[in-house]
Amino acid sequence: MAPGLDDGSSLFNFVVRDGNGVKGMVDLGLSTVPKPYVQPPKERIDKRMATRHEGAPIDLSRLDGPDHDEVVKEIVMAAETLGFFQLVNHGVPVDLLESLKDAAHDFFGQPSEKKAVYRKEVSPSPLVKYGTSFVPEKEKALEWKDYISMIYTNDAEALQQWPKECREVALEYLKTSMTMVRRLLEILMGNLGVELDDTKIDGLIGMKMVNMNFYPTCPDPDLTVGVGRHSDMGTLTILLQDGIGGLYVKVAEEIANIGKKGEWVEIPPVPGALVINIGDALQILSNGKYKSAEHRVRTTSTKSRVSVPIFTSPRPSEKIAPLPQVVEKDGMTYYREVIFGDYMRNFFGNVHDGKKSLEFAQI
Ligand SMILES: O=C(O)CCC(=O)C(=O)O
Ligand SMILES: [Fe+2]
Repeated sequence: MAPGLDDGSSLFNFVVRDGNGVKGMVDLGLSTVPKPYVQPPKERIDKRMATRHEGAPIDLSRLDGPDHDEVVKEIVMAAETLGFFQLVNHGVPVDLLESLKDAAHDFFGQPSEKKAVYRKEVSPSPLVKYGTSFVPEKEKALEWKDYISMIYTNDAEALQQWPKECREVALEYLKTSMTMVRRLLEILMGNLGVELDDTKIDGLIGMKMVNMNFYPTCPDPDLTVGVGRHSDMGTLTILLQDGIGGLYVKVAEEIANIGKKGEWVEIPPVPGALVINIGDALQILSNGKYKSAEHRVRTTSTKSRVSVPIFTSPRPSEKIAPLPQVVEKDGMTYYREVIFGDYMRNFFGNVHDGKKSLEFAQI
């Protein structure tokens, strides 16, 4: 361990308070995992216990041909079971995906002082936040991850306030993804008997945020997690992962050809693909028909990994509840109405703990 960081509190100050991040710690030279990062055995990720999701990614361009209905079925089925699927021919240029991964490496490759200006306590913009782990002040064991979050309000503010190392590509990614997001929502909502118009779309994804995650190399991936078990809070998450791998999803109920209840399956990197997952808000709106997926990320000892999620969700002022069309069919409602801002506060105020976040809206 680097001199001066051998007790937990100076390490915490160095990584979290001073904004050096996990990357700053790893750059000092580590041969073992510092104690604050050692996960309890039940949270560690045993690679040998997981299977790989071998199914072919869904080809979104087939929506425009004779296979339209088949593709719709595949998307609905994935949303109802694993809550995760991969898309190719999604309309986001593949060279943009490459530039995004480069931009993530560029941003995190900067000296700590350059990144630390975006720590939430000092950030020059309310839209931008750099941090590490999820809720470090409350976590028993920290997550091996640094991140930058960029909230979208409009193009001009994004181009002014997001960090210059990544603002252009991140904005282009967000904008070129939206046609795909709209089509996915049309399919998923259409299947529930809900026709979408602009107002309804805005209610579902009025808030958008692009994150860049950086997972530095770890001396012992068996002891740590990149991200602990959690579901995403919003409607749909669009995720770009690089070629390293390590993203795992939990099978909630047995799914033929995918896995048994309780098993973890790896979502393998597919060149040019985007990963889509269902968030809590969509599970609530669909009265539980679509499943927000419990997922987590393993660390790696070979090369640092980056991922770039777009989180879409209702706006904080939005009230969300199971849609009347679904409740009528189901004959009952499994979730209460919540103000999404309250849901968010509860989500960000607690450590990652699987799908516990949904209990906030459970009846
Ligand atoms: O890095 C990944 O593959 C997933 C990250 C994730 O789950 C998140 O940022 O919510
Ligand atoms: Fe996630």
